[in-house]
Amino acid sequence: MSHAPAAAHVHGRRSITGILLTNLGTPDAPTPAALRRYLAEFLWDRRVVELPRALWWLILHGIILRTRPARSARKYATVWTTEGSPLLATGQRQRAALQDLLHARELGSVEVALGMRYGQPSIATALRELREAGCNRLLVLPLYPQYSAATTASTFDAVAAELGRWRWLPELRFITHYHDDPHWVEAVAASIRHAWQDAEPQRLLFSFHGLPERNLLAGDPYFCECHKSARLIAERLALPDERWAVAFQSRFGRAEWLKPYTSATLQQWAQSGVKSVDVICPGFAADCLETLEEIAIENRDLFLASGGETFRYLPALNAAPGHIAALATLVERHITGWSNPDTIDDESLAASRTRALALGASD
Ligand SMILES: C=CC1=C(C)c2cc3[nH]c(cc4nc(cc5[nH]c(cc1n2)c(C)c5CCC(=O)O)C(CCC(=O)O)=C4C)c(C)c3C=C
Ligand SMILES: [Fe+2]
Ligand SMILES: [Fe+2]
Repeated sequence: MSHAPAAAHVHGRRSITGILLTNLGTPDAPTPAALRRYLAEFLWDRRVVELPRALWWLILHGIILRTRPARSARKYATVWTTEGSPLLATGQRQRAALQDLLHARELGSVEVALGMRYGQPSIATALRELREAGCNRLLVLPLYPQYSAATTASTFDAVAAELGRWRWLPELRFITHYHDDPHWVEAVAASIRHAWQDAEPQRLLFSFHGLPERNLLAGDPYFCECHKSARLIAERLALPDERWAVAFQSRFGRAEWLKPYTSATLQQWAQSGVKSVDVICPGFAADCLETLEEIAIENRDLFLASGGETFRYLPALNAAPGHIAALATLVERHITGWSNPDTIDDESLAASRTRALALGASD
């Protein structure tokens, strides 16, 4: 009687892939004390402020941390929710939704954790969570569509600092950007189309978080990636060049930052007779202080006070299904085709260890 060859008996346990979603992080509470802790950690990162340490320490501790915590706390209070900081609450929803969708797509054992670069839950905490879950593969996905050293590379530093303490490293992949990923571009374009079912504004402003101009001159691709994202989104909407522009918000300190500034652009538009604008911030995967307060409150007030009549802030993609689907597709591309096998054969590894010890390896 003929029969098909038996499938080889597979030893060991299945590989488990950990997905580390990260974002910037947020204070624990909208209070001066919590802001002081958060800003002290954030602003001491040499990827964020590239000044000589001794000089910067004096400015940071002598001036900035004496005044900014109270002022920032008042701003955070205007956007704080019953679930806490919007950035963190949305991050938790994004984590859960991505976990569910990856499971539904049957990509094997996948665990998604959320780690924040500053504050809690930290990147170290999230990585340990994935280690506890038995992950032997790790994909890091910083939720920054456009690469910058201040954000993406800083996230890498934090991952490396934690993994630097581990004996047994997972196989590792790190997504550096997705500013031109077609699924992500379409998700942003679709959110604009959706808003425009009701009414189309005269102008659309793509507002991105700023960066010191000298970072661009030093070779940081962030500025170029922001412009490319905006152009690709405008192309999908078939939006003529006169109807959209790119600008940069959230300036910090006295140096020149990337231009044009969002506030100056909106003011100029209003003064030149533009009555209605929509502002979208495609660099922010989740709404946060910089969108909900700076854009949707401060810049709205500025535009209306300068003669504008209709101002709409189009929300970040947050945990919207189109966003999660785009992220899942991005993740899927990265977690198929690992170089280590699909099963971890602890039994076989232990047998080799026993044999080596018997031969006197530890004498
Ligand atoms: C001091 C320099 C700063 C650089 C450089 C910078 C780059 C940068 N930031 C983001 C994204 C976010 N920044 C957020 C808040 C925030 N950013 C800075 C300073 C710099 N950012 C400060 C001091 C703060 C805190 C608020 C304040 O006191 O003004 C946030 C929001 C966090 C939240 O809790 O809601 C995000 C997100 C990017 C993408 C970026 C470079 C490209
Ligand atoms: Fe076996
Ligand atoms: Fe920032």
